[in-house]
Amino acid sequence: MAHNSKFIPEPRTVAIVGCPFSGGQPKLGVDQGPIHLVEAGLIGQLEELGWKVKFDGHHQFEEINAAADPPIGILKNPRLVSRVTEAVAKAVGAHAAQGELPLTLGGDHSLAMGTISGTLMKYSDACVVWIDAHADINTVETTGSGNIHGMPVSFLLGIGSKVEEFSWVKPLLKADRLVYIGLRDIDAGEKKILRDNNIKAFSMHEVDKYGIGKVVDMALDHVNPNRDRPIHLSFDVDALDPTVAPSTGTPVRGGLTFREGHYICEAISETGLLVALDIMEVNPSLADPASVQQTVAVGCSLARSALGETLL
Ligand SMILES: NC(=[NH2+])NCCC[C@H](N)C(=O)O
Ligand SMILES: [Mn+2]
Ligand SMILES: [Mn+2]
Repeated sequence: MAHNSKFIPEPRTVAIVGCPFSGGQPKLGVDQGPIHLVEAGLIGQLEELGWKVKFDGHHQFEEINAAADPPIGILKNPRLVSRVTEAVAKAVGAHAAQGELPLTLGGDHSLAMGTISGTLMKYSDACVVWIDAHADINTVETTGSGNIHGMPVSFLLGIGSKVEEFSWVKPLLKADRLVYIGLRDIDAGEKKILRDNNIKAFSMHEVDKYGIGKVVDMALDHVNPNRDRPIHLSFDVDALDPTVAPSTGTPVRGGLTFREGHYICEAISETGLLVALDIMEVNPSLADPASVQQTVAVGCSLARSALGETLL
């Protein structure tokens, strides 16, 4: 393996947390993302890189019963999303506690409420690098869609009015420990939240202006100036241009190239500080079979780059 890992002890173990879950948004099929990623050979690919891979099947969220789950305000499936993400927080937290690196496969991005909560249980000083076309920082007050995959960051930061159902989410993430790369579709209410909370974000405008190398340096300088804090990387594949990752629920043109996306993962791997990784929003039921295969392959290769695959 190419890089030293400062927080993950030998033998370096990655724990796959497969999350077939779509309740944070309305499009069916995103729950099949993790199954496709594993079937594409992800586990063997990570073993090839020298990781010990733990995977004992995808989580079975069907056991989580939220049959009566009427909207709270306009939030859709609130009880289901709350219970599933709480279970994910426990699973990710338990892997992290054992010194393993949890790789969570989505599923929609509401899951990050769980994954980041889990990371912060073990590493209270962790920072979050969020790669996305969207900021996913709507609050109860600002969400227009009621889709909770557009809201997890506000819950983690503790901004917006509280929803009793989500009281398990502790606002442990500080605004200066969060940085975005790839943004290009931000709701008006979200823009105000980013400004009011001084949240650092590198949109596609900054990627164009400075180039991805400089953007990643600046992003890490902001959240991790001494390069000593654990990093949680949450990667929504819709950060990539739709020509690169077409099979996703909310594609937005003008996104990261294949190389820009992989460069981010490679640069974070080089720091040796990665402690958790999310690959989110792969939806194999959207687009034609070739596009699905392409998107799933990109999801796997992003994970490999973040876990140490190098070009040379
Ligand atoms: N994880 C995602 N793909 N999020 C898309 C969010 C879109 C929009 N901002 C919303 O709140 O509904
Ligand atoms: Mn997105
Ligand atoms: Mn997202």
